[in-house]
Amino acid sequence: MNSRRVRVRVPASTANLGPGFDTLGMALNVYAWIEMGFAEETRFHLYGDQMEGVPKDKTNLIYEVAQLVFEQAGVHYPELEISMYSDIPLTRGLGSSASAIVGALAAANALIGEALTQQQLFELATSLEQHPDNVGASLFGGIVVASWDGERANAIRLNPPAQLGVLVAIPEFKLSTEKARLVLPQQISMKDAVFNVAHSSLLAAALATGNLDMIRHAMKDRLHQPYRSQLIPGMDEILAEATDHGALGVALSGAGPTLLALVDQAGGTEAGLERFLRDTLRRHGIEARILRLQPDVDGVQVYGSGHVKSGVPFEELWEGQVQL
Ligand SMILES: Nc1ncnc2c1ncn2[C@@H]1O[C@H](COP(=O)(O)OP(=O)(O)OP(=O)(O)O)[C@@H](O)[C@H]1O
Ligand SMILES: N[C@@H](CCO)C(=O)O
Repeated sequence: MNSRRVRVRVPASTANLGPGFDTLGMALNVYAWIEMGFAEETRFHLYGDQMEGVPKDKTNLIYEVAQLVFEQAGVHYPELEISMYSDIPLTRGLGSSASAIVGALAAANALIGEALTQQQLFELATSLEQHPDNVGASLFGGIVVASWDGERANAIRLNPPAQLGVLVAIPEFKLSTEKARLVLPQQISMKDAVFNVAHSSLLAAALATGNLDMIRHAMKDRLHQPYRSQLIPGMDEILAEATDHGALGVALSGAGPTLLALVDQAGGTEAGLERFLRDTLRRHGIEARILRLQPDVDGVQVYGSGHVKSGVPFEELWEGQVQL
């Protein structure tokens, strides 16, 4: 039997950066790791708190996505051994499903000698996730400006401005994308459409040129945040006031419930902003974990195709972790 085995590291992501609904994404330095190899019988090894409730049979997203890659490449490998450890919280708006999809695509493609191109992987990932911003960010890293017309996915990757930092407030409750999409209207006014086109373009230009002062004016949305705020107590207050507490801009991360603030790392505002985010959510009865993050610039990384590259401490990742 073919004993090939690969390992990938894939970043979390934030989608809908402000007005860029289904369009602007950014990779974040929180990661999931997947190891995949051919096997005689399919087996899963899932480690860590974030994998709780994830299936350990052939209905697992990672397995299903790998099979799609093999199908598209015209090869047949129905049995796989898959290990996964993740620090990306599930169903919180930090792109856990996109990272699972991108990690599985990259691992399966590496196992079969990179049969599919990056563009093919991006389109496959987008068709599965149905929007390109999370998957584009996890695949390419950095900031991604992306579009999807149901057939072709396009993306341009931007290097994040060097001083750009990120604070996320991750509420203790889960909110699935499915549920958060149900509160969105079927139609919007021309006025709101123009508002978002203008602000999204402005934000992309501000990020591309490193104009941090423009972010507070650009990071405004009328397509999804006003409708989703009913699902997240304290969100309206945070969106209205975070810039008074040192944020460059603030938004709902993906479909929520995580709230994301952009910061200038040279500005020394993070401690005050962290307090503001925690206290505001607490006043609304929500406990939240606050993380100080940075954009990831690497995107998905593949380690060891054919043989396992030394120096990547995969075993250490799940050593001491409870296997679910
Ligand atoms: N490693 C994984 N293996 C299998 N399924 C996963 C894995 N990671 C995520 N999922 C699936 O994705 C679901 C979460 O997707 P969902 O789109 O609701 O939230 P999210 O991706 O964390 O946030 P957002 O898309 O708003 O950024 C989980 O409930 C689970 O079904
Ligand atoms: N753009 C998506 C991101 C979540 O997957 C949404 O907001 O519904």
